[in-house]
Amino acid sequence: MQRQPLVIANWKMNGNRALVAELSEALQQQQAHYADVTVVVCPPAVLLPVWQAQPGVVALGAQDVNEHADGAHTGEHSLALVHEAGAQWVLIGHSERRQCYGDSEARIAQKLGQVLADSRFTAVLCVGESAEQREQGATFAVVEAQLSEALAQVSACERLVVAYEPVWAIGTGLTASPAQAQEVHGFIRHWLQEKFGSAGAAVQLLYGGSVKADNASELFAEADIDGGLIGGASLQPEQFVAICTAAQARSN
Ligand SMILES: O=C(CO)COP(=O)(O)O
Repeated sequence: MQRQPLVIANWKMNGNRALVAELSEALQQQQAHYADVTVVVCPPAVLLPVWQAQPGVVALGAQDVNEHADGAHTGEHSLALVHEAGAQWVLIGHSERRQCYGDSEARIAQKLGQVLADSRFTAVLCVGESAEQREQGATFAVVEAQLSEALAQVSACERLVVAYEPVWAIGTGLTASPAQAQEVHGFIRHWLQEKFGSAGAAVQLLYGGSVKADNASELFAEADIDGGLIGGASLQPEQFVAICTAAQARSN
């Protein structure tokens, strides 16, 4: 099954206007090298309109969204607000949201349901185990529980992407080996096919966790790694463009 390569930048709480211009220019100049790759940038929400004003070589995403449509939720952003600011993609359930900002499985399921119910958006569900859970041999059980709770009420997967981000690999410089990552991606693929039938074969699966220009190619060579969710390296235009270029090899 041919799936389009996908690379998503998650700037987290980093970047500024100057970096928008710098990364946007680097991506425009090198676009021929990653012509068949979908590239999405998820900046802090206040920078979405700044990205929106750039020539459109990338799609835009929000790093999170509130589960309510509007109302008294100080500091939060609704789906309608991020859409107005240019976002068509939303990350849901990032491990930093789960660990530090109270995103329970129930809340993640609500957020995901809301995004998938809106045909203007694609949702990127993030899953992954901690170092301790991996040491205990619980990786598959943890990932399976995250998938089944988030997707319990979901019956179609056409606008769903799943990102496997082992918590121990995020921002640590420790990357899952291609074989370790593929093992979990294969598990996720199988789970999606059991739940969604043949449509599960078309869901793009991303690996995230210390992806850099020098390890991207070997990760993206694996059967079920359709691209990457990139943190730190997405703040370095040369690195990020090289990662997008590495993903192009999947369509050659
Ligand atoms: O959390 C991540 C992307 O969402 C990965 O971050 P790093 O690439 O900095 O490890």
